Amino acid sequence: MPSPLIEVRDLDKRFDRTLALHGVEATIDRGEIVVLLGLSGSGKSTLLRHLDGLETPTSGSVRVLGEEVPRLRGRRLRALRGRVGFVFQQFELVPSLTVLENVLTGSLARLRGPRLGLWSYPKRLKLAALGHLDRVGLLDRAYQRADTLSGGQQQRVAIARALMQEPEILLADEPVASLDPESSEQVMALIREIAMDAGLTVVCSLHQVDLALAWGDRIVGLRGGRLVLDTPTEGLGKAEVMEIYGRVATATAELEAIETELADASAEARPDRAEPLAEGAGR
Ligand SMILES: Nc1ncnc2c1ncn2[C@@H]1O[C@H](COP(=O)(O)OP(=O)(O)OP(=O)(O)O)[C@@H](O)[C@H]1O
Repeated sequence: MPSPLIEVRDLDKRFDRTLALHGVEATIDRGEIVVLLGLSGSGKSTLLRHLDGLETPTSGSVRVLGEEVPRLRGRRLRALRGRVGFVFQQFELVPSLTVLENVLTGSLARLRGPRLGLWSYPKRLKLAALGHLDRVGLLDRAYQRADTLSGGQQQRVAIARALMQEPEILLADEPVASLDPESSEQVMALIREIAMDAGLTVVCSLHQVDLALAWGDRIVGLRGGRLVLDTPTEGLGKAEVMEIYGRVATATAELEAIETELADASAEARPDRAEPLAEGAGR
């Protein structure tokens, strides 16, 4: 049996006094479209960032494409990142550059030295970039400045930029959080179409249950840094997700309350070794 593309085992991440992820376990196979569903502060971004080596676990294991990510440094880390595209909520385009140049920056990891201006990229990459722009429906905008596009169009440019890497995995961190409902649907539809065509594996964080059900194969639910739901979307209804999510979340809240009580009791008994737990607290 082929090993999973992504394997997270007993992952904990602590930022000072905040336990952002706790005991997270997830296995994702090639070609799956997984939605990380959770409220603000539930740990979605932190989990995604571990998959690309942007965060280091406090404990636990993160294997992506056969590599133990936290152990990678330098060239090997860059090589892994070259195989993993990342799309962000705020698009992260260079506003003053043309759409085409923004897309071309997706190939920088594979080129030596800095590039300035369209002329500095090889013709084959320019053709590839135009092809990706065509794929996301923006070929006619190639020579326009990025900041003249709408939010939905900018996110499509960001997707085309990620495709320049020819990634095997696409990570998307709340890619539609800044978009209106219609653009959100378009962007999610595009991500799904591209993933299906190219056999891409997608891990996409969202907080809207409707979008998760419509565009994901599977929902992984996070709450307070814990995994509280992991289920295929097929045959699932919104009410059912809310019911499962709510029920597990309530059970988790009870467990957390007991743990906090125990921690407080042990802190009182041994004040010198007390270490309060501030799960889900602000940054
Ligand atoms: N660099 C950091 N330093 C300190 N705390 C952090 C840091 N990054 C995240 N956190 C905390 O970890 C918890 C999880 O944050 P995270 O951004 O992963 O949640 P999220 O589900 O992606 O939220 P959102 O949807 O608002 O982006 C939050 O309590 C957050 O404040």
